[in-house]
This record gives sequence, structure tokens and C-alpha cells, in this order.
Amino acid sequence: MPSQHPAPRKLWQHSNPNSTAMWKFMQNANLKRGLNLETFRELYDWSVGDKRTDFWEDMLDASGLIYGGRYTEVVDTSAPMDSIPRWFQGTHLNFAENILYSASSSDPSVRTTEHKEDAKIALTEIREGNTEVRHLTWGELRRRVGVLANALRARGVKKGDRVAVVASTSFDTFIVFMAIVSLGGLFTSSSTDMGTKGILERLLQIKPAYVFVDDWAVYNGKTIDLRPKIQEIVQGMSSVSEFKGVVTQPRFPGKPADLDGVPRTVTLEGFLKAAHGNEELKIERVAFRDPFLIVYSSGTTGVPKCICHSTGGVLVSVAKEGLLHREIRPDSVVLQYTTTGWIMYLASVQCCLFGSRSILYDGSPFQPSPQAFLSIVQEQRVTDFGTSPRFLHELQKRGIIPRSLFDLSALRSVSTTGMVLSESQFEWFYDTGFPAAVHLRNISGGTDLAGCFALENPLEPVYVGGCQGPCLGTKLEVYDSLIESGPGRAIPHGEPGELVATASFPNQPVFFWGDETGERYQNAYYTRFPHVWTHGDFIQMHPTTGQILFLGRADGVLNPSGVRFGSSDIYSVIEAHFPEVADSMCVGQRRPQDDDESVMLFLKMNDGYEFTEELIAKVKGKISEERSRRHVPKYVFQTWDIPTTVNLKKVELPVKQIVSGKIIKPSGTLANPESLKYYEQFARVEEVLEQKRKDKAQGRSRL
Ligand SMILES: CC(=O)CC(=O)SCCNC(=O)CCNC(=O)[C@H](O)C(C)(C)COP(=O)(O)OP(=O)(O)OC[C@H]1O[C@@H](n2cnc3c(N)ncnc32)[C@H](O)[C@@H]1OP(=O)(O)O
Repeated sequence: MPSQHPAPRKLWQHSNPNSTAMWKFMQNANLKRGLNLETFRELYDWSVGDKRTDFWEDMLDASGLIYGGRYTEVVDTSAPMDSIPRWFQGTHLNFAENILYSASSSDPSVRTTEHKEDAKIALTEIREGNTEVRHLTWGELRRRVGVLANALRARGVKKGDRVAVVASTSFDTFIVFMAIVSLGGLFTSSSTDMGTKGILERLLQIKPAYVFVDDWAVYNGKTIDLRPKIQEIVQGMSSVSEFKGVVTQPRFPGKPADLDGVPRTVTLEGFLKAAHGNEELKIERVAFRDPFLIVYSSGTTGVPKCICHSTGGVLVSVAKEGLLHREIRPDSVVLQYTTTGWIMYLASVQCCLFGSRSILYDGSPFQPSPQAFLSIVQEQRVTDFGTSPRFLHELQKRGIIPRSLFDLSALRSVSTTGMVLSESQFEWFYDTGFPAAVHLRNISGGTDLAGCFALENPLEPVYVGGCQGPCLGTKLEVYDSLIESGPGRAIPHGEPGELVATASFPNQPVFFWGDETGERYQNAYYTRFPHVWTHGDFIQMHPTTGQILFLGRADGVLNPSGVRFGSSDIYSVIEAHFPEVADSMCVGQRRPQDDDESVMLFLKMNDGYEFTEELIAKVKGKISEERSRRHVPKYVFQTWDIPTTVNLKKVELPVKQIVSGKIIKPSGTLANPESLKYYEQFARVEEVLEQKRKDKAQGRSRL
């Protein structure tokens, strides 16, 4: 950003901001609380200021959520946020009840529960290439959830138990989610492309009663038999006393795979028999803070963190984002491209809270062509399409112009997340790609908060770059990143720094599963600055527009094509299978000229072992098998020294910055700052590869 911070180009603004739910909410707050809020920023400042409990109380009222009980206090605002204060203590509610039913009145004092319209379509399931289109009405959905919940109960599953799925974004997966949560249990999901080791690292920690797994997967035109994976899961879970078995979901409805020889496994059809056809859905309301969902995040060390999200915290946050920021309504049709392994899967489920229809797509969006995928937007009259910068980049690269190819008259918004949306992509979106009226919503937040830190709002324009602004009720600040310990310091708008949250918010995770002392949880967010959540992103607030620009990760998290994972996922494979490797370093490279992040893995060999092409192939193969194809590093190089702190902790950030072409001043805490010099050549990786090619041609073995 130039030093004078000129206003960036304006690309979009709402045609009638006064008609929006956010504007109406603000007028209501003015009336009820004697305020005089006029702009989004004034509303935001109130929502995170001294009277933030008033904001959250109004938000709960406006949410239409179904809940019982009464609270005496919204939250104790004097409690530090790292004590994870309790919100709306005394209320009881259920995530599935709120998805499957609606409240009869917007007045919470007379609210009763009603069915969402029985005959209306709730879900549409579409398979790769816009094939196998199926619809499910709210009435049928509730009945199927009722049957599965009764089958789970009959098999002894109860409140607090976990049920996991390893499956596609199907009706079946959605129904498992609702069924386990309806009876007060916890849901968790992984996608089928994940290697068994990765899946087991999660399951062995959370100890689910049942794991629902698809019998087949279809991706990129390939059909994959998942029965070997099922066998490995059963075997891997054999020591877990809570684990009762695997239930297979038919990927091809009506044609379940033959399970002959697969132990402790039953088909979904067989499992449901325990319900004896009982469709009655009994809902167990849980405390506001009780968890309903476990999601995962891996860092630079250890097994994945099992992040537990609270029922009430997520529901009130979803209501805030969906109603106020996003304008999701009963007539909305939402298509969110995601696997069940990303937090965006929750986005494809939570839109149903508002009575809208969710389209569940399974497969590659490029098979057989991006046009086939985009044709869904036209055919299904999609109003809100969620995708990624990587997908938009592919459209741009292939010269695909959605607005000339399809009728996009129903489309109100396109949201993108996962990685930085470049300025040229913003311009392409409005100049070439999509109709001018469509709201481009670039959002950022994630798994840790099951929500956003930065996102769209309908009261302000969209400018080139970044996200429109902060999220109501979540106190976002930018802290000086040069402060390495002690209390942080907010820096003025326009300067880059660390994304932090400085006040508690309802959708803070409640704990990590299995982290009895809470130490891992505290270490994940609160050690950088005391009593402040540090998210790990470098950001910058535009001083005139208030846009939030995301500049990259402040830690070692990898993010190729918007798919996030930790370097520990890679290190553990190397440590387990390659005794010839003494140590390794895995970082993401993204230079100004790159459209995407490339993962680079550096291996330091033990004395007496050679770094060979064969080793590179083996390493890539093992990572693919144990993690997934998406984890495979683009480059594997040899190194002679790995930078560490004096306490011998690997330090990835300077290497990541150097290979991304940045000139850095090494921190004083490095034990071997001279090691960094070697990595400078990889900022010009093409030259390194060319040299390797020449060496190979001349019979020299430099790799
Ligand atoms: C609010 C927040 O802030 C929340 C978040 O960040 S959530 C995260 C958001 N992230 C995203 O949305 C990610 C966006 N990216 C994408 O969707 C994908 O990159 C993409 C679909 C655009 C392209 O995918 P890709 O991984 O780059 O390439 P793709 O070809 O699909 O897959 C790579 C490999 O994995 C394999 N694969 C992927 N899924 C598979 C599956 N389910 N089964 C088997 N194999 C699979 C592919 O076959 C391919 O293998 P080969 O290399 O052998 O051909």
C-alpha cells in the first residue's frame, strides 16, 4: 500500500442499504437503546465497546433462535477472554433443532417451535460434473434424522458421545450431523481423501462411538474403493473401548458395497433397523456452552488439535453473520464448494438455519469442466455461491466468463475464502467475470472460531483488495508484530501487524478434546500477548476505507490452493518412515509473482546417507498415502542446516519469508542465523531447478 493510502477503486455498493437487515437492526438498537448509530463503523464500535452485552442481547433476540431457560447475565465482561467466559448462562438449546425447525415469532417471549415448511426443498445433492441431482424436503429430512437418531439411541449412543464421519457432503452425512447433535452428542467430519494415519490421529483422540464412512468415493472422474480404508480404520480403532464400529454410507444410493470380510462394519440400512421405523425426533437441549462440533487444526508440532465449538456460541455467531452481514433468507439457495474436512462444510449446513436451501456438491469443480460446475448456479437458481480464489483464478486463466455463459440473474453474492484474493482478481470479477450487481464477499476467519474475523457487510462499498471490514461483536485489532513478549500494543490503521482479538466473543472454542489441563488450548491462542487472542495472520487496516488486507500467515501454517495444514503433518511422516533423514523443514513459498502458495520441503540427511531422486519419490508417496494428495510438497530439496532457537525449536517463518523473496533481519533468538543464507537461492527456485537439470545432464549428482 503506498504511504499516502489513496482510496482504492470502488467496485460495488448495495442498491438500497436501508432495506437490509443490518440497517434495520441498527435502527432497532437506536430506538431501544437511545443511540444514534448511522454507519456500519458506528454500529461496529458499539458492538465491541463498553455496551457490547447490549449488542449481543439484541442479537440473540433478533436471531430467531429456539432456546429455553433464562439468563441473568449476557457475559461477565470483566473476565479476561482467555478464561473463556460463559455466555447466556441458564439458556438451553440444540443446534439440530434450530436447523430443522423454526421459531413461530420473532418475539422471544412468545416463541414456540414450528416445522420448517414440510414440502419445501431443504437440500439438493449434486455429484461431480452436475450429475445425479437429488432433492430432499424439510419433512423428509426431519423424518430421516428421526430414524437415525433413534437407531443411535437404540445402540446406546447418548449425550456427550462423539460420532465421526469420513465421507462426502451427501444427504447421509448431513443426516448423521443432525442425528447425533439432536441427542446432545458431538459431530466431527473428515474427507475421504485424507490418509488413514491422518484420520486415526483425529479419531484416536476423540474416541467416537461410531464412524460413518462412505463405501466409495468419486473424484476427478476416478472411482475409489474405500473398503481398504474402512478396514484400516477398524483395525486402528480396535484398542478404543468407546468405539463400537463403522457404518458404511452408500455413495451410490441403493447400491451399497458388499462388506463381506470387513469386520465390525454394518451398512447404513442395517444400522437403521435398530430404530424399528420410529421417525419421531426427540430433541435434547443442551447448555449454551455445551460443545456440538469438533474440528481440527495442526500446527508445527504434535498431533492435530481437536477444537470443540459450543452450541450457543456458534448458533448466535451464525445468526449474526448470516442475517446481518450476509442477508441469508428463506428464499436463498446456497452453493458452498467444500469437502467435509474444511470448516466451510459448516457454512453449507448452517445456511439451513434461515430456511434456505443448501446445495451439497461432491467432487472436483473442474470435472469434466468448470463450466459444468458453474451450470449449477444457473440451473438451481443459486443466490449465494461460495468458492475460493483458486477457483476464480482457474476461470480467469482458462478465459471462462461466467456472465456471458450463464444466466446468473438469481445470483446475489459470491464469497471467497481460504487464501488471499488478489487485487487483479477483484478487478476481473467486476470488469469481466460476474454481473455488476453481485456482491463479492471475500472473508477470513476459520476453523478456530467457526466464523469470521473479517467479512462483508451490506452498508459499505466493496473496494479492490482485502475484506470489507470486521465482524460485528468481535473486537479485532492490529498489534505491533515486533513486540516479542509482554503486553501487546495496537498500531494505527495503515500499518501492518498481527491480527488479534482483544475481548471475549461467544464463538471462542470452549476447549480442545483430550487437553485435560487446557495447556494446549492456552498455548494455541493466548501466549503471544497476555489475555489476547493472537490468530496468526498478518493484516493491515486501510486508514480511509477500513478494509482489512490479509498479508499472509505469521506462523508456519501451510496454505497451498487455500487448503490449510500444519508442517507437523509433514514432519511426522518423515520422522516415522525416513531414518536416513536427520531433520526437515517445510514452508510455503509465495512470491509477489506467484498466484498460489507452493510447499517446499527441505531434508537434512544423516551422515552416510545420500539425497536421491528415489528418496524424493518415496517421501512424496508416503505423504500422499498418509496425509493426502493435497499435502504433497511441490518441491523437495536437500539442506545442510535448519534454523532453530537456542532451545532447538525449528523456526520456519524466516525461511518462509526468505524463499518468498523477502529480505529479513534474523531475530536475536536464533541459535544459527548463518543457516538462513542457504535458503536465499530458493527465492529463485526456477534457477535452482534449471541448475539441477544441467547437473543431471552432465552426470553430476547435485540435487
Ligand atoms: C473462513 C475461513 O477462513 C475458512 C477457511 O479457510 S476454510 C478453507 C477454504 N479452502 C478452500 O475452500 C480450498 C479451496 N481450494 C480448492 O477447493 C481446491 O484447491 C480446488 C478444488 C480449487 C483444486 O484442488 P487441488 O487440490 O488443487 O487439485 P485437485 O486436482 O482437485 O486435487 C489434488 C489431488 O488430490 C486428489 N484428490 C482430491 N480430493 C480427492 C478425493 N476426495 N479422493 C481422492 N483423491 C482426491 C486429486 O485426485 C488430485 O490427485 P492427482 O494429483 O493424483 O491428480
